[in-house]
Amino acid sequence: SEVKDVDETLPGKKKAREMSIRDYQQMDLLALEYLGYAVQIFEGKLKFMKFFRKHYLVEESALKLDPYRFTSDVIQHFKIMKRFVHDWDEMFKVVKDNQIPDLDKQYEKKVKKYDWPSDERLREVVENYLDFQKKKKLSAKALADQKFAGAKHETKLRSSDCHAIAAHLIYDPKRQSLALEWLKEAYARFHEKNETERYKQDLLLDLAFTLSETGHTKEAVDFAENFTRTNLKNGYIYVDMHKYLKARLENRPVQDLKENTTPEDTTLDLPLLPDLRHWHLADVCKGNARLPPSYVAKLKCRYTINDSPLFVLSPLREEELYLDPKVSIYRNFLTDGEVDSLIDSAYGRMNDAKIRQGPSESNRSTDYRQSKVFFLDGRTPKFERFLKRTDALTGLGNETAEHVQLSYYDAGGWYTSHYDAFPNDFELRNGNRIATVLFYLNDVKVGGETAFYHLNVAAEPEKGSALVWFNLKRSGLTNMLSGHGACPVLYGHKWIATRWFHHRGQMLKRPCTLNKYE
Ligand SMILES: O=C(O)CCC(=O)C(=O)O
Ligand SMILES: [Fe+2]
Repeated sequence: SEVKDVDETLPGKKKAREMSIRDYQQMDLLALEYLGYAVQIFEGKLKFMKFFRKHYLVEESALKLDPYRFTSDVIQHFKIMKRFVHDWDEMFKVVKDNQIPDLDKQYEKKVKKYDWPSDERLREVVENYLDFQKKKKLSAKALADQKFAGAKHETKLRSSDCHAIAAHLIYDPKRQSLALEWLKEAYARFHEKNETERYKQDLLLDLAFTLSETGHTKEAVDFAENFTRTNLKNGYIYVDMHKYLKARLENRPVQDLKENTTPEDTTLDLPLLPDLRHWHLADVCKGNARLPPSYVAKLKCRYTINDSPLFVLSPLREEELYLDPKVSIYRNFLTDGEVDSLIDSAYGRMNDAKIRQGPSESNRSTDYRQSKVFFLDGRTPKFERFLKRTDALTGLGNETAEHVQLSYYDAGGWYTSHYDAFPNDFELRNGNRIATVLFYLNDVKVGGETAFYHLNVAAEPEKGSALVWFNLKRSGLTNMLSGHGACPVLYGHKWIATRWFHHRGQMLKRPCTLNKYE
């Protein structure tokens, strides 16, 4: 349909990524299935190896009791020759061949349609997780042990899980003590028998480094010393580390360590800088950027009938979030019944959109990812009251308004910084998107705010509320301060409905001006 085509030209409407958490879950299940078969195959091999070893050990120990038998017995002679010509050969093949090509091929075929997540994707999710930790004021231990109110999942974090979180923080000077908290959690789980040796060395290295960076130099040196002594295999790394830490402790320049180390040993990979395009949006989401109290003091909360007979009996409760551009939230605008029927009418159809792709289509090409969207043709009696009230809310004419769009976000879902107004408005028959009405259809447990990154305003989702703002100035030009995005959902899900009003036909409702600054 026309609306959908236009929608795809909207900057930022292209989803930041196309794989959803459900795809990853599917990939995880496939990998687990693969592992299950691999375990069966390797167990078969192991059984053969154990049998082989035991069988010939028994023979050899029998021969030990009777040393002359071997040299005098033609049967023994045959057995050992056969063993060399056939059995050992077979046994070595089994031990050395770790390939499972048939299974690999099957697995690769199934997993082909998915994208393997990047480091950058993990970084993003770790940031969400840490934001969740901060907002819920949880210790790393409580999170790692899944011991907090509302925790649903029984599995605790492994040592390397905690380490992976810390790894994102180690080189960030402002967050090294948080890194240390997570590294200590990783170390507390260090002796569990479910991590590789290689991993453990990385953990110890990071722990010593971070202890030193956070001023626990003495502890760090003890740590490195202790570790150097017990790990000769990869000791050279830790010897260097130890030297480095000692140099720091003694306030010596670290350079003199460089002479006797090879560069490979000491190179520490610096993480990529966060994506600059979204950094301020992220700050608003995290509550690091806020409106000054002097501005908040100017904002009002009022009951209003908005010049509409529809609201005479039940006035609207308007809370101003910003004055110019005007951003307001109206609490309890929708009834529970309206919310339910909006979600109900979208629910099945959103799933349809996914299935309709057909078996030959790659899942990747779908647009219904980060958040799933769907335009609702709401012209049914069921939505009449809802639509009328929505139109009256903005005071704008609805002739050129788009159908209501339903969006759904999983935990981790977000929407990149963008403008609702199109950049190429001359192509739009109905004019640009003058105003947006956004309904929150559920309470999001943590996160999921709509953040205006130029305004330092973040509207929190609350079931039944309507958020209203103008994207255009009176001149019809895009108000560059209307840029916004959806903060990641940190816990829970998020349902919203959006209605966009267009510029054409609003001459009487919102007189225009030739002054492009108005
Ligand atoms: O999900 C939100 O809070 C914002 C959604 C949005 O900006 C949009 O759909 O254009
Ligand atoms: Fe938007």
